[in-house]
Amino acid sequence: MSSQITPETTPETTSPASPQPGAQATASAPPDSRPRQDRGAGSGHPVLEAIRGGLIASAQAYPGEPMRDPRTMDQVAQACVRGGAVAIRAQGLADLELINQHVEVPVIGLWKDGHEGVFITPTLKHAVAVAATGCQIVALDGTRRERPDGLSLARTIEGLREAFPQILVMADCGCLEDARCAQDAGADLLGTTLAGYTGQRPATQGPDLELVDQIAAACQRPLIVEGRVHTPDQAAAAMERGAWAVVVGTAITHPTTITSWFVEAVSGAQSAHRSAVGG
Ligand SMILES: CC(=O)N[C@H](C=O)[C@@H](O)[C@H](O)[C@H](O)COP(=O)(O)O
Repeated sequence: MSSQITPETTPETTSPASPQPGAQATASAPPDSRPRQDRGAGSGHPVLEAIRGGLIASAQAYPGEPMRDPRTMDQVAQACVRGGAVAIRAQGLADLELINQHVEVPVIGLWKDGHEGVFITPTLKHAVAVAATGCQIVALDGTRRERPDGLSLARTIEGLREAFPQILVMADCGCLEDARCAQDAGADLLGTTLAGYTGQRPATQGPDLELVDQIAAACQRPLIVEGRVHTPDQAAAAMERGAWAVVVGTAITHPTTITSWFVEAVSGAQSAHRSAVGG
């Protein structure tokens, strides 16, 4: 199976930041020698506990696609929650505002702006705008690349928490060193989202389980495995290797790509049959 990732530009206006009530995030347990699955246990953060061990559905449509409509993504998100998703990951302020009104589970919000370099919630301004839609978790580029506003990841996280003291931050990483640095910068969750998209790691068929092993062994923040998880077996493998939760996007919420997988299989099988019968 091949994945179809279409980076995008989302020309949306930012919303004013307004601090949310609640306690400061206390995301993780200190480093220790317990098995990875036990780390973070007892952190007591309700959002982290709510997503622990679960499947997170990522509902995103790309520019120009038929489903690129906040109402559609909202409906897809609600359908995923009915299926048992413990959280929704979604992008764009309009989508997030709707989804946050209609789902009871935590929402991981991001804002894709551009399609090259740092484009997942690339600046502090983007991060504050995403948080202002009501998301519990803001996902942002967690690589070591320079950010468009020149701020470090640590300063970005700090600035976001000044506006939203209770917000959790998911760092979308591309390799182990990204994850280590993101942890040091104060990220609450580490994601493998950008593995295979930054030149640091190969684009594996399926999730980058080698990277999962590396981060699980070296880092102490909850690890979210994301990127090219296309089958339930792959999602289970990620959990068995120490993931806190698994994000699935394309294989659940992108019918164009899913259809293409089946089309390819059917067409290949038809060719094989024809060859076998000499047709
Ligand atoms: C690299 C990038 O831009 N990833 C984006 C991050 O939000 C989305 O386009 C992906 O769909 C998401 O990561 C889930 O991954 P997959 O669709 O492979 O299950």
